[in-house]
Amino acid sequence: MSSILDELNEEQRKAAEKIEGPVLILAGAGSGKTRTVTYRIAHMVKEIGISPLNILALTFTNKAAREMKERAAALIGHEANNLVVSTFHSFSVRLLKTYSERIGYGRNFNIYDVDDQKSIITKIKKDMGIKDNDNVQPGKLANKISKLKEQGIGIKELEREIDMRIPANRLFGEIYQKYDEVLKANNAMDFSDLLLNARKLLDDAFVLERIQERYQYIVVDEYQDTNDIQYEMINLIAAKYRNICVVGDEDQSIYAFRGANINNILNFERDYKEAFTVKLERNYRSTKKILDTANELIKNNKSSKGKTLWTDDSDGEKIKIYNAMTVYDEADFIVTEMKKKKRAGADYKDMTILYRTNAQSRVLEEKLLSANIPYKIYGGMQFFQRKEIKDILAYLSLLNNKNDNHNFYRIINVPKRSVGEKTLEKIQEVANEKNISMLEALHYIDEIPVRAATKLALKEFYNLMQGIYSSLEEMSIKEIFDEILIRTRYIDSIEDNKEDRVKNIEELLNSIIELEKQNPNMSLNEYLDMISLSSSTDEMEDDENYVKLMTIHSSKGLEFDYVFLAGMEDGLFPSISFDAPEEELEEERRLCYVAITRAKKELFISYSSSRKIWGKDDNLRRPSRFIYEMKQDNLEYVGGKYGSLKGKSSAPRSFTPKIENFNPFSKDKLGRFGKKSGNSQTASNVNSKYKVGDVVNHKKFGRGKIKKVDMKSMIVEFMVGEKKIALVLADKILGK
Ligand SMILES: Nc1ncnc2c1ncn2[C@@H]1O[C@H](COP(=O)(O)OP(=O)(O)OP(=O)(O)O)[C@@H](O)[C@H]1O
Ligand SMILES: [Mg+2]
Repeated sequence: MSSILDELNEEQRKAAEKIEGPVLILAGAGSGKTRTVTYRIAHMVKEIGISPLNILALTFTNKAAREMKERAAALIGHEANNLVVSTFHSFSVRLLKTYSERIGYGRNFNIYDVDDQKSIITKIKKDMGIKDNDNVQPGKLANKISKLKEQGIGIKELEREIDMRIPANRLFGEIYQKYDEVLKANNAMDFSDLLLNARKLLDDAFVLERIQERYQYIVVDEYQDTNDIQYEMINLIAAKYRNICVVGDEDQSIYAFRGANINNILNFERDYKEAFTVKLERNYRSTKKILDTANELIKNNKSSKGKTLWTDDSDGEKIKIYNAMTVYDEADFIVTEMKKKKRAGADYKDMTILYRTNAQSRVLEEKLLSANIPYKIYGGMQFFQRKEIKDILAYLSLLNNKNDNHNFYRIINVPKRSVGEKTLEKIQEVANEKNISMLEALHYIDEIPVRAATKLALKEFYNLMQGIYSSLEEMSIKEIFDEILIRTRYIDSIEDNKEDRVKNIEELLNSIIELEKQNPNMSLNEYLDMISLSSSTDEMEDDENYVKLMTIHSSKGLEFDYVFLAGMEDGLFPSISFDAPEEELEEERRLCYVAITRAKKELFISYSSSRKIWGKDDNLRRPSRFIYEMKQDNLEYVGGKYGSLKGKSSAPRSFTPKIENFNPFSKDKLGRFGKKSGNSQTASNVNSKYKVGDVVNHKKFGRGKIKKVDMKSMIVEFMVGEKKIALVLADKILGK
């Protein structure tokens, strides 16, 4: 009899079939782990008859969750709607929406993002009279607080962790405490709170029992990246039925910096003595050369347990490596290769550019734009973080939760209502006195001594909010949106970047209309949760034909025919200093392993000899040590203007790294890639005649502006595009 599982290989099938009891699938990239668990779920529902309501599948990104659900739906149809396939954060919200009152939160709690965290901390600092200085930057503090929370270190535990006799620590403790109080008072949670509070719910026997009964079968993908709280959550829920299947690859653990604990997967067999373990060894994704390159690289990690991974696929092309002179040159290379692939019949949607940090996307974006290649960037300044979008969402959040003083602060003077600090203090006083929120305090505006004009504006604001609030149930989100926009005259109030901002607001409206079409009865609360939980890769539509740009971190679990890995330079990738501990280097190497193994057909690696680092030109950048660790036979160094160089001997020196002479760890090379680099100052002094920003006249290209100057050349932007001009020739062909 045919089965859903016929489309799995023997090993995969064994793992998918074993429904009862703990199962561990430990296997390398592209070996079909995610496919196996997806088919397993389909098999459970369709062929065993387990109710989808009893299944919980957890994964790392919204995109991965959605994909898994879609694939399951393709196999089992509408029953997939009853499956809970979600990220840890969405799952936590799901639990909290039902049970938050048991731990002292209202059900309509708002969710704060990093931006909210930062502005709350800024306000706390201001109230405490702390001046801005490096040690107490809001972003750093927010990060530190999140990290502590996710390690289960609350304010009470803090004293055990850090020495409170040190004034800076005491100060931090105080900020941490105030921060927590503000969130609690506002009935709000940050992202760490979501996990932490969901975890806390499970200490409640009443809740735990219900959750255990509901989710009798658990599947966790990317288990190697779970942190301790996530680990505890899973294990508490699984404790009763012990039907838990975890999937992962210790070589792809890339979130240690956010508290992921690789031991969670390594100790699974200790946690569950009866575990059934399956190893998958066949890779279905990549060519032999790509797979071989990845395998060779990861061998350098002492912590890697080593595993066999083979493929039946063809040898494939060599990995192309390009040494660019500048980041513009690097982007040119990528764009040119993409166009070549396109001409040869490939689609842009099958190409991706991966990089270590979001900042790298800007130059790439410029070049893609001018080359007319459709693209989309994931991450970075995300749509929902833009000021105008956050403003409107703040109105919505305040309507959802009257206690949210943070969002009240955000919008009380947006658009301007001439509300100053003094007025706010007075409102705060009334709120404190009557133990109500700031918004509710406006009800007593006549008792508050403020200027007539301000009073009028505040009344208008209060009436607007009250009006909507009283008919919240009847209004659609689009109607609320319209009401806010029209009554506040928000659009009129925008001063800078008006065109862009209005476009963004329009985009927000479009997305609301679209979402309401899909979920006709969506409440405001549900809408806000959805927005808060949507992450960078969320909007990714596979059928749209554009190139995708993203960090390696967000590419986890995904695959593309053509992968361009940009910025492979020491200091950028690995993005650590020369004396960083071995574990950090190993995590970077795992990240590189993830990047390489995203590629199905071809991999392009590029690095630039010069790049701006913290606003300074660094013209002595070295290729990443990871390139040297790859098997050189699999690599092909590509020359300038992108023709391949025949044999290494004919390659110009700069294009062919000399492995013998280069030891990235030797200290005498320090100046070339370590902390002491930055000889760029000399470069621009030597050529002080030409400076960035100067306008020059070229005999052929006409007037142009100098964009960059380095030791040997400069980049000038002309009407026809950018050109590189050697400094030795500059005097001959240019006039100022
Ligand atoms: N038995 C199989 N038959 C055909 N194709 C397969 C099989 N197993 C896996 N594949 C394909 O191989 C590719 C990689 O599979 P999948 O994404 O499940 O791997 P993975 O182990 O989860 O990878 P990663 O470690 O990157 O998350 C997918 O395109 C998948 O459809
Ligand atoms: Mg996977």
